[in-house]
Amino acid sequence: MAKYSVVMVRHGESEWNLKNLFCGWYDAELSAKGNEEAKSAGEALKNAGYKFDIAHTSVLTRAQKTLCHILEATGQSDLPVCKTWRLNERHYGGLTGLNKAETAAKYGEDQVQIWRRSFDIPPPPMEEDHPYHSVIVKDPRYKDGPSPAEFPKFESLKLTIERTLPYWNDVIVPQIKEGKKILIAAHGNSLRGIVKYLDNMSEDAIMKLNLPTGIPFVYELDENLKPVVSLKFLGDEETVRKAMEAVAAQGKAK
Ligand SMILES: O=C(O)[C@@H](COP(=O)(O)O)OP(=O)(O)O
Repeated sequence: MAKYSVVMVRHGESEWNLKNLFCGWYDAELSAKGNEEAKSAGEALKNAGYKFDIAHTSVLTRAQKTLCHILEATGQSDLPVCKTWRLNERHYGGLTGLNKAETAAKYGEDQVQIWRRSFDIPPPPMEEDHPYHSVIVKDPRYKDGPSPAEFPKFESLKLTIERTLPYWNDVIVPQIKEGKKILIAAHGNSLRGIVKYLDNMSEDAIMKLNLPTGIPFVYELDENLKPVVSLKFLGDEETVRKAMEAVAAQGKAK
């Protein structure tokens, strides 16, 4: 029997998704299409009758703006919103800013697939001379964390899960157990980490999951927070399938 439900959504298409660039902790804006996707996500939630008590998002603009569009559509612009770097996208290290298709042409599609989807093989580190190093490391949004010692130079999915799950367990789970209706607007890989954990997916199974931009999905959980319903998208099956395939194809050489 489902006792709780949680809604999650990957942000709408960003400018860097549109250009097919590895983005990670770079603070890309939503594209025009991404803004529309976020508004449609809000409409879908409104039409399905969803109302929330608390929302959680990353410290990155693309996730926050997606959340704003959704809350506007559901008539909840004044909802309490918690922002944390722990829901940020995985840090793409030295790949940040590179084109995914060009990287596949240079290093091979198999290598790019390993960098994008392997569980514990991280991308190369972001060194201090990387063009986006200082804009990320010196960004005042990180003044409350992560500390210099824990500030990532790169993250595998495993490392992403290690910093996302404490937030899930220590902040979100107690709110769910209080009966709060939770919405999480985050990123492809921070959400893949939560999905892997909730569904106890193998490292192989999670490799194959590509989350589409701007399509909310629902988890219904029993009293022990075990999924009764997993990854139920608020979108028609064909649209969701095509959107997932398009994300997977971003790592192909042209
Ligand atoms: O960092 C990025 O490039 C994408 C995910 O990329 P892939 O792992 O799908 O290549 O993150 P998001 O757009 O969800 O913030």
